[in-house]
Amino acid sequence: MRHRLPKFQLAAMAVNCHHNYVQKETHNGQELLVTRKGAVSAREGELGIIPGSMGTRSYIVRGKGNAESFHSCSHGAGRVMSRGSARQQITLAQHREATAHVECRKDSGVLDESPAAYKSIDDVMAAQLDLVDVVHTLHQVLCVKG
Ligand SMILES: Nc1nc2c(ncn2[C@@H]2O[C@H](COP(=O)(O)O)[C@@H](O)[C@H]2O)c(=O)[nH]1
Ligand SMILES: [Mn+2]
Repeated sequence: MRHRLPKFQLAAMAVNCHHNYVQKETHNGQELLVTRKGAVSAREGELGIIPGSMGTRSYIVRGKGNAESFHSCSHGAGRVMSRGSARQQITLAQHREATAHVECRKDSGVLDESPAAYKSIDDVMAAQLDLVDVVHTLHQVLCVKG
């Protein structure tokens, strides 16, 4: 696919946003080891990405620096089903319907990441209005999985 796409160019900025790590930070005057697992840093003004699922929207967000969340927000919608349950419960027909509008894999190998395996990204965004502002809403068109 790489040769079919235009060469990647960094025009203005890249959103660089890792989500499973521990680092030393100072909060309320205390030096702490902060673990962000399925969470990203959301310092005031900092850009982040909150992905939905193969079938839903994703968001580019700007952190509000909320001290109560140690300047963090969610890294994504998060799961409602384990990978194992998703493989057992979600049918290929359901997966194909949920991703009908997206160019993506439609085989049983991706059932564990089918949209129904994740929480509603709308609910998750509504629950963190005090942590981030939405800068851009990205609509899923193509999803590439290895
Ligand atoms: N836009 C997409 N978002 C996705 C997809 N698969 C998962 N997700 C979301 O990302 C987070 C984090 O996923 P992880 O695999 O790094 O743990 C997850 O909570 C979902 O909300 C996808 O194909 N496209
Ligand atoms: Mn991950």
